[in-house]
Amino acid sequence: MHDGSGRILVQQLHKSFGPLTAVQNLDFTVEPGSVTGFLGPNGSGKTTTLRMILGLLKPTSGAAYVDGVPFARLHHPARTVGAVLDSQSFHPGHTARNHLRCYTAATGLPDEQADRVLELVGLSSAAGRKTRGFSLGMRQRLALATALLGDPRILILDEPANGMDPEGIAWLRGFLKAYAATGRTVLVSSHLLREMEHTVDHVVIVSRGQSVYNGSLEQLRATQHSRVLVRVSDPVALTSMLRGTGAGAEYLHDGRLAVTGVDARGMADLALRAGVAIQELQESSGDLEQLFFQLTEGQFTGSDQPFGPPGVTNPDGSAQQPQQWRHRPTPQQPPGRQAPPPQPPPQPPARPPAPSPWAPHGAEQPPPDSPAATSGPPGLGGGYGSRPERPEQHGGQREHEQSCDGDDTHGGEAR
Ligand SMILES: Nc1ncnc2c1ncn2[C@@H]1O[C@H](COP(=O)(O)OP(=O)(O)OP(=O)(O)O)[C@@H](O)[C@H]1O
Repeated sequence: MHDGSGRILVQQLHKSFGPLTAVQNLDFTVEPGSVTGFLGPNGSGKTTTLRMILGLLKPTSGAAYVDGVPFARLHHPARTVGAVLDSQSFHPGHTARNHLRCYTAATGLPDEQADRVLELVGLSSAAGRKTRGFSLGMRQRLALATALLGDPRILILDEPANGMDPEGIAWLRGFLKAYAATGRTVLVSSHLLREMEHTVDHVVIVSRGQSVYNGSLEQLRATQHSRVLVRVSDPVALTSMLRGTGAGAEYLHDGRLAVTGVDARGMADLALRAGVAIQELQESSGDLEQLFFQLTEGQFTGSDQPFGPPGVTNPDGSAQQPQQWRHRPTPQQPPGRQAPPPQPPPQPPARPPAPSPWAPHGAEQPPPDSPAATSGPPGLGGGYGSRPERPEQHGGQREHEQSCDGDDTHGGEAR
């Protein structure tokens, strides 16, 4: 039963491909009204998760719900979810407009909607150009336009900023924020936190298919601000004093101590009580990207701390594992970073969607989705449909795709 929430709910999702576990015990919720970043390094299971949410891949166990139901049970998937999983595969001989008209025809949307979404993504001037000449950034925009065709309540985008130049990324940031500000749901994946840090409000970070952080970006930042770097006359005396206070300390290679769980003033008090002189004290605002690397460290390297703080050592010069900033892979998330416990799909009373600046002209009473649309949202970029579970097939547009109104089958740019 649709709950009208616009929420995405992932519950204990697990996917194995033979011996390979791509996603395990994943729990998170994507709420409407904000942009949620789904972040993790290459191969961490992001696309696999998105495909399971979109009903393109059957979970080994667990479930995903969109608007209160599994994707396959959505009444109007094309109007509920717009998704981009592959932004690079378009029929090279189709113009942007015609690419979109294939989808409007398939989903029963008015043709004019093609031009409307091209305008939304800033591609109006390229509407009549064949996609073979499109840059990476233009392809990303066209894929997004495809996802927007049904004026969906929920947007799911896999690496939408890939290939975009800084101006394009800035535009995308504003676009996604504005979209979410209308009360819609936006889930966007990326392997770069830096790319997304000014776009997302909430983040789910995955490493090796497991969630290692689920919370607001603000909270994640706050953990960075709680570190005090201090150089003292007697580090051993200070660490003894710190024991039992709840603060954590690690030795840095330059002889300083990095202390968590205490601010600069508290640090000064503790040093005084320990009878040590402070030679240097600095509150570290940290680097969010560095924290991201630490949370997801080691996925593809044999090194013990490929992204960790450089050269953490004991005072005697021996190597030491960082105490506070190290992600320990466990089936669960680190303390304080837990996903909320799995909930059954919430069933609040259905409410009508808020009026939307994105609504297509004259589409206040949209016609029911065509049967073709029920196989999936229109907007998986280059191509979308209920595909059988097959490796390597992440949604490419078939080269022999039919032309929808023929404006791009003859003439125009040479192939
Ligand atoms: N259909 C498949 N058959 C076999 N293995 C697969 C399949 N799809 C994904 N995998 C494997 O599952 C793991 C997770 O892949 P996935 O594409 O979900 O990661 P990702 O986080 O999206 O990575 P990227 O950022 O590189 O796209 C990888 O090891 C990948 O090789």
